[in-house]
Amino acid sequence: MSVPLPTVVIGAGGHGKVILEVLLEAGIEVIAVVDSDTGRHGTTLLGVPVVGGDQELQRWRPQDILLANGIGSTGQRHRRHLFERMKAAQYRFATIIHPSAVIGREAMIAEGGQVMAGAVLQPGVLLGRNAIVNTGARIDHDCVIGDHCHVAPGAVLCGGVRVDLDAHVGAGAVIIQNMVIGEGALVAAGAVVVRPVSAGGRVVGVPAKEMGS
Ligand SMILES: CC(=O)SCCNC(=O)CCNC(=O)[C@H](O)C(C)(C)COP(=O)(O)OP(=O)(O)OC[C@H]1O[C@@H](n2cnc3c(N)ncnc32)[C@H](O)[C@@H]1OP(=O)(O)O
Repeated sequence: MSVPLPTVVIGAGGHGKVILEVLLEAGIEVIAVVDSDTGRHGTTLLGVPVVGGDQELQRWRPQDILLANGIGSTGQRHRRHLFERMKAAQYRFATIIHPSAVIGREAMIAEGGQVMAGAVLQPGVLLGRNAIVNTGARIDHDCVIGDHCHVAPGAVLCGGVRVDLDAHVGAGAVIIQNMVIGEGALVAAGAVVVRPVSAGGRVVGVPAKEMGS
């Protein structure tokens, strides 16, 4: 993990809490949490103050802090929109890796990539900007995971899988080697993918089939 600056977490919900846990576990200085829910303002999250909404980020110049995206996703775009809005305002995002994660040689994690506790990225894996590899997910050699994708807890990607922009791989899903999961596609929790999934597709079951088919 390379987080040389004080960090502010955006989002005080479930994903924000897990991201904060990773940062604290890695010994990173987290100075504040912001959240649009006014009911959370003035509270704390794992001991860190929730200081207000996004507008509170104006307290810090973009060059003085890093952001951590605490918005989760299961196919919605809020998380991506937040990332793009803050990048347009010149902020930078921390790349976040839990100390228990295993990162193989020549694996690369782009800005804002998040790798949770117990996850494994084998050699040659590329993880895109603002993408999540969630708790205990296993990504085998040479997989390429696009920007803003979410590989949910416990999913298994065999070697050489490509997951395109904005796609979601559900909790506990298994994707066999060399499959392509198209842009914006959704693989349901527990699905076993043995055929490529087209862009925007939603597949479910064992073996995975298009929902409603
Ligand atoms: C830390 C975290 O929590 S990260 C979050 C990780 N979570 C995930 O990855 C969840 C991914 N989401 C899913 O798997 C969802 O169930 C979805 C997106 C596939 C479907 O959600 P919805 O569109 O709301 O569908 P809905 O719940 O109405 O179900 C529609 C039908 O599909 C079935 N179905 C839904 N999900 C699944 C699934 N994962 N496997 C098998 N069948 C399913 C339902 O039983 C239902 O069947 P029925 O019509 O015969 O009653």
